[in-house]
Amino acid sequence: MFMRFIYKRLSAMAGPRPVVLSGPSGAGKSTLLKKLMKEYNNVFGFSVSHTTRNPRPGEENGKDYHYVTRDVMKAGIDKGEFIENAEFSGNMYGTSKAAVQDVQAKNLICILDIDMQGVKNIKKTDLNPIYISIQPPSMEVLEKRLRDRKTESEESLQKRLNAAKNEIEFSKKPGIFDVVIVNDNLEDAYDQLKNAVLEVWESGRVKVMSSSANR
Ligand SMILES: Nc1nc2c(ncn2[C@@H]2O[C@H](COP(=O)(O)OP(=O)(O)O)[C@@H](O)[C@H]2O)c(=O)[nH]1
Ligand SMILES: Nc1ncnc2c1ncn2[C@@H]1O[C@H](COP(=O)(O)OP(=O)(O)O)[C@@H](O)[C@H]1O
Repeated sequence: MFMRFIYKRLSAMAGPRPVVLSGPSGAGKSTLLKKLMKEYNNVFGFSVSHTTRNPRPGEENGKDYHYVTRDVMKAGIDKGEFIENAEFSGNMYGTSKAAVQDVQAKNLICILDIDMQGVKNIKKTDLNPIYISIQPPSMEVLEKRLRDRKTESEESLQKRLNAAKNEIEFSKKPGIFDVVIVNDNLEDAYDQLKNAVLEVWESGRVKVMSSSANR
């Protein structure tokens, strides 16, 4: 327990903490993330997850996800290559150790987009990120956005809406998320996200400066 605490302190001092974004499918995580990565591409890096779902039009293998078969994904999990993995809406998703290491090796702040099972599992690791929840203004708005996105079959849409109810409840539990952002107006939500993550960046920079000043 004590060693774990020390390790967490040391990893926190080594640089800014990673950022976890979570929330219902359709809440706007990818939209917000893409805006952030465009504006701050030299600061943040996206942890590219593995998934067994099919790519959507416009998605790129290795950029949005690593698209793999169930057999390949299971083999990777068995070999201990994943920090966490989960089943969501009939598909497997997971964060590989390499996905996070690739970002950290470039000295970028690693951003993970994961579901609530991922949040629960990451909390058991030493990654020590800040946790940000992106929430829709209402279930009605969420359903409309998911339908208008036109990426899901009716079956997949219903699965996502069902999962969304749990994701919304989960975000209300005390002590899970550091920041909860309701994505009603996109620009307002983006400002809130920027404030939260830039604070992480600033805290990392201040730590580096003060540690060299103490030398
Ligand atoms: N646990 C976990 N969840 C993930 C991972 N990658 C994506 N997800 C989550 O899987 C869910 C479905 O993602 P996706 O199929 O891209 O659909 P979308 O969220 O509707 O765009 C979302 O809640 C994501 O946050 C991962 O590596 N691990
Ligand atoms: N604030 C917003 N107002 C209106 N539409 C939005 C807003 N944020 C996101 N959207 C749209 O809602 C849909 C779902 O957003 P997306 O980023 O794909 O969600 P997620 O990654 O959480 O599944 C997309 O079509 C996106 O363009």
